[in-house]
Amino acid sequence: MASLSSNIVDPAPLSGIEGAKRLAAWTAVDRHIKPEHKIIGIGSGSTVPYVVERIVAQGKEVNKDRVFLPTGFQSKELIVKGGLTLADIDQYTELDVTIDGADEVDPELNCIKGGGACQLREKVLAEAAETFIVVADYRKNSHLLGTAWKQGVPIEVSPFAYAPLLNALLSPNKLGAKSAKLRMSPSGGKAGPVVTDNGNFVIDAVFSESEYKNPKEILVKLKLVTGVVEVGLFCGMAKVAYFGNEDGSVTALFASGRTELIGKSEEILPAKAQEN
Ligand SMILES: O=C(CO)[C@H](O)[C@H](O)COP(=O)(O)O
Repeated sequence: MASLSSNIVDPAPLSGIEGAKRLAAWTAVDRHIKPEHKIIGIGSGSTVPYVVERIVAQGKEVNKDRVFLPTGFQSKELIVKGGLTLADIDQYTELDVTIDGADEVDPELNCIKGGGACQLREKVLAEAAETFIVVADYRKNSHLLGTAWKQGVPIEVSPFAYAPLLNALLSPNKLGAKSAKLRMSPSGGKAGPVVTDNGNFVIDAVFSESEYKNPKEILVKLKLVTGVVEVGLFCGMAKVAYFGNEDGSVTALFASGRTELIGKSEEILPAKAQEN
C-alpha cells in the first residue's frame, strides 16, 4: 500500500459507523495534535486509522519532527504505512498525547478497552501521555459500561495462570463474574486462544450492572489477582472522548462531565495535503 502521505486526497465521504469513526478521529486530531506535539501515541482498532490519516494530512513539514509510538502490530503498520517516524517507549518514556479507540465509554469517561487484545500497550502509552484522548463512534457512548459492550472486560493474563484465573472469576465466593471465557482465535485463524503482542492470553469477563457502576473497583480487584497482567478498564485516564454521531455531528465528553456538541460534518472539512 503506498504511503498515505504521498497520495492523500480529500477522501470520499463516509456515512454510517465508518463516517462516525472518521468524524470523531478528525475532530480529535484537529483539536489535540498541534505542531508543538512531537511524541504521539497511536492506539489500536478500526477508528485509529482515521486518526493517522488526519495526522498525515497535516503534511510532511510538521510530521518530520514528530515520532509515533504504536500500541501493537496493527498500530505499528499504520505508522509505517503512513510514512510517519516510528519510535519506541524505551526511547520516549513520556509522550505529549496518545489517541486511541474504546469499546465502550461511560459518562465518567471510564472505558472498556481490549476488544482487539491490545490493552496492555494501550494503557502504557495512555498513562505515559500528558493527554489521553478517546475516539469512537456513537455506539460506544454508553450510560453504563456493559450495556452496549456485552463481551465483557478484556483481561490480559499469563498463559500459565489462565485456568485458575477462569476458576476464580467464575467462583461466586471469589471474583464472582457473571461469565468468563478464554478468548479463542476466530474460526479459520490460528487454532487455539488469541495470543497478545506480549505473548499472553485474554479472558473476557462479564460483571453485574451494579459492579459496572464502579468500574474502578472491578479494576483494582482484578489487578490484585496473581496472573493478571492488565485489565481493559481505563478509569480516570482520558481527558476527553469524541463520539461521531449518525447525524454528522460529534459529541465531546470531558472528564469534568461537561459535554459539547460539535456541528455537522461540513464544519470538519477534509484537510488538503499541505504543499511540500
Ligand atoms: O482497545 C482496543 C483494542 O485493544 C480498541 O481501541 C478498541 O477495541 C476500539 O476499537 P474500534 O476503534 O475498532 O472500535
